[in-house]
Amino acid sequence: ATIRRTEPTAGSGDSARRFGTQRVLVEPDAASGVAVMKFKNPPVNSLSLELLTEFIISLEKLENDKTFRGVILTSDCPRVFSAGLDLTEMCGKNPAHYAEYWKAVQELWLRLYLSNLVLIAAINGACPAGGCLISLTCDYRILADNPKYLIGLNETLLGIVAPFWFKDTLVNTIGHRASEQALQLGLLFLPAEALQVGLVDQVVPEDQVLSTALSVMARWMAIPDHARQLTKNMMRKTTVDRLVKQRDADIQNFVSFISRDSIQKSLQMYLEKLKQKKG
Ligand SMILES: CCCCCC/C=C/CC(=O)SCCNC(=O)CCNC(=O)[C@H](O)C(C)(C)COP(=O)(O)OP(=O)(O)OC[C@H]1O[C@@H](n2cnc3c(N)ncnc32)[C@H](O)[C@@H]1OP(=O)(O)O
Repeated sequence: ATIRRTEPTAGSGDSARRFGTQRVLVEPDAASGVAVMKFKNPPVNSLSLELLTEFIISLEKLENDKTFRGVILTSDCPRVFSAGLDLTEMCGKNPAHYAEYWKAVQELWLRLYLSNLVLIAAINGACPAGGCLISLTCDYRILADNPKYLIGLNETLLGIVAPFWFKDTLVNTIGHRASEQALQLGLLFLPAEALQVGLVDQVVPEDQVLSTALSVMARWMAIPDHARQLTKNMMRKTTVDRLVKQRDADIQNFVSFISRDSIQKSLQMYLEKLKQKKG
């Protein structure tokens, strides 16, 4: 994926010169040091290998540019933040592909969870599974108050299991008992429920998600970077190290699990159900 610069928006000057890739739009505002990163992989921002790769490239570019201290993650697709991992990447492929794909999923989580940037999720659509995981890696989550925008780690509903580092991220956010129940039942929370359980930090009207994210960002960026970054690292490094210490074993575990006939059948049936839903 190549990083492309696009023309600045009208009357905005350099600080709004956008850049990004085909599936990840980046709207930087150098004046405030905040960039808005929008997933653009219609129709549902499924986390394909391409999107994961472009996401990592764009995030790295922002982290390496000291102009930027905060990034807001949001969706360019209507009604969906992200439908999670791309099921077609986990169905009917070969072990080598599954390994490559899972490595990219691990990489994105590792980069996001320990990012020095202030990361705020402006959740402007449905946020199941891998989409929920991305929002959980952020420092703060704002969800649009729309009953259609469910959020949660629903893997068991597909007959699969969230790996331990998905689980750890949820436990670090909503606690052990709430996570145990949510993961086993594959709960998808309504906005009010997600707020109540602590899965999101704020629920606001749909047209205020981005403006709320910008004002919360200002509050987080008022903290001296070094102190905030060391504190974030103190809070999260143990969780990250658990995966770092066993990345290859985790990949092998994923490949053997996802390759099982029974799992492949579950995923195929789930994909069929999604397609019939439209019928
Ligand atoms: C140790 C082992 C570890 C195993 C792995 C564990 C981790 C897994 C994490 C995951 O993320 S698994 C993916 C789980 N995702 C979901 O369950 C969400 C499924 N999608 C939906 O619920 C809905 O699509 C939506 C997000 C609520 C949006 O609904 P909407 O009605 O707006 O769109 P649809 O008509 O349902 O979908 C449009 C189109 O997109 C296809 N699609 C939807 N989700 C995915 C996906 N995750 N991957 C690939 N494709 C997806 C859907 O099939 C439709 O396709 P069509 O060709 O246009 O019919």
